[in-house]
Amino acid sequence: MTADDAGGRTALRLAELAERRAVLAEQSGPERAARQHAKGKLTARERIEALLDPGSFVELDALARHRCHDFGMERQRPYGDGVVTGYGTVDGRRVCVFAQDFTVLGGALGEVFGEKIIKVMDLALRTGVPIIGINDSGGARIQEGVVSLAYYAELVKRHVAASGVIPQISLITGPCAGGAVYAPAITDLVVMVDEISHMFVTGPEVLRAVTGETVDREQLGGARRHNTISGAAHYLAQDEKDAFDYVRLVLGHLPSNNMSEPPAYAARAGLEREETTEADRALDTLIPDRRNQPYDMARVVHTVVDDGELVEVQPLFAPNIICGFARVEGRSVGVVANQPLHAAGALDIDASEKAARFIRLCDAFELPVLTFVDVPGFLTSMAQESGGIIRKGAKLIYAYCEATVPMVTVITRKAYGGGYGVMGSKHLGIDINLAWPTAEIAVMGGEGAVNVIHRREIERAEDPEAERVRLRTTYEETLCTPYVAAERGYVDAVIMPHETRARVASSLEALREKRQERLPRKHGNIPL
Ligand SMILES: CCCC(=O)SCCNC(=O)CCNC(=O)[C@H](O)C(C)(C)COP(=O)(O)OP(=O)(O)OC[C@H]1O[C@@H](n2cnc3c(N)ncnc32)[C@H](O)[C@@H]1OP(=O)(O)O
Repeated sequence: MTADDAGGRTALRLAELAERRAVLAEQSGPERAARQHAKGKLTARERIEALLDPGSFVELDALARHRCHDFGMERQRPYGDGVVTGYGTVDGRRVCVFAQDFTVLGGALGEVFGEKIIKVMDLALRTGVPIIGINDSGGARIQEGVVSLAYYAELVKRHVAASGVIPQISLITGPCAGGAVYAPAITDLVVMVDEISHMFVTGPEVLRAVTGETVDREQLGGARRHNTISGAAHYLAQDEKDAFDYVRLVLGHLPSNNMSEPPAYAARAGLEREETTEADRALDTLIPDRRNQPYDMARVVHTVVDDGELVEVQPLFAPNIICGFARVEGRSVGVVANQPLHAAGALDIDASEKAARFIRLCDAFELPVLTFVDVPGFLTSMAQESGGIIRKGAKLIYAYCEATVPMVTVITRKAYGGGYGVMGSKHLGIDINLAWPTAEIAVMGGEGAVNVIHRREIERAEDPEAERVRLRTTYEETLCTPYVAAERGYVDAVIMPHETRARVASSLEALREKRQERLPRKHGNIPL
């Protein structure tokens, strides 16, 4: 063989790679991309481009192809096998990503497709970076049978192994049906896009055949339903761009893994901690004189956190509790707050589960938990009792008790009964508990209390109504205050509302080096 021969061969080999790359670039074709665009959807590659920093994406396994020879599949072996995987950066921080490509074999998962996702997930886990999965798929690749099913199981096993080690975020940007729904369901956050995302265990046709119920895809498993009713999703994006913006915001609050820290920023320039702003001062008049009059707890949250910015998680689900990421003097925290504007801020099944899962997310990734309390107690109803408020409410208690991150609680108004104990009380292990002078920390409100403890006196009184009012006033003045709890150290300080921002910031600063170890065990047994 001559040197020229060798050179020719090299040139041919380079040309072959260029040709394979050209086939890869063409195979989805403008026609298939147009079909995707017509549905209001981007293609897998467009999605990755839109999500990651420009030019940062490095693709892996672009030339992988399936090995299936059944049902004519040997004549159809597209490069990449219907999923684009690789790594890149978001705001300069490394992430791994996979995007199912509906334009190739319907984005259906077969052996090679599964291998590619597992490989990039393993890379994310080994290198300690978040994994972002973009789901748009017909589900298990029918032609590959049980092998496809096996890879779904392999996938969920990876998601469980990665849970609490690296952030895992799922975007649903098309269909996600059958057992395929459980992979995103295990991840930390699920983002769905209005009118183009669907998740269901069985589709409308199967449902109709089995139960006779007639519903469409949107009603059964649309983005709005999962964001408002089922709680399977954490954010309802208006379009794909909105979904990517949300993912970037959330990632900005999370560390790359459970051993690192989230990005920290300088405290807001031009605002001294001890300075009292107009917004701080407005908190002094926020609590209405009438006990049962609602007010917007979001105003408290926005006043305390940097720039009033809260990235809410599940804003449309269980709105009686607010959960979200924010920063206090440049450092990320998780905020949990009763919202008196909805169901008087009472705890119900959905609110308990929403907050419990969020607190566990914060604890896993070392984000301090900042709780604002105005809770009249657990919601009373037959539906709640038989729906499992005991078991599901217990999740919230468990989450607070289990958490070892810095925790600060502020009671603004009611902290009644079981709600007091559950909502970040001192007794669960919260580090610093603050209360406003308007706090009412008691077993129950005056109206209910006098009916229980003074029923007979009221019945015997000459003027029962006047007696009821007298006894209620005495009860409220004696027990519906923060001072009984303060005397016992159940709250560390009673503060003026306008002092809240400064006290929260100094509390979190004091707790920054908190270290709390638990006794070794395999794992606890949270009431799931
Ligand atoms: C543990 C996991 C278990 C599971 O995943 S069980 C669920 C199995 N999957 C399903 O039952 C869904 C089957 N697919 C569908 O119902 C529909 O394709 C779907 C997802 C609603 C989308 O409908 P359309 O938007 O109208 O698109 P389409 O039907 O024309 O499909 C586009 C191309 O994708 C193909 N495709 C979709 N789902 C597939 C699958 N599971 N296995 C293999 N190929 C699949 C479909 O044949 C079509 O191919 P082509 O473009 O005509 O060559």
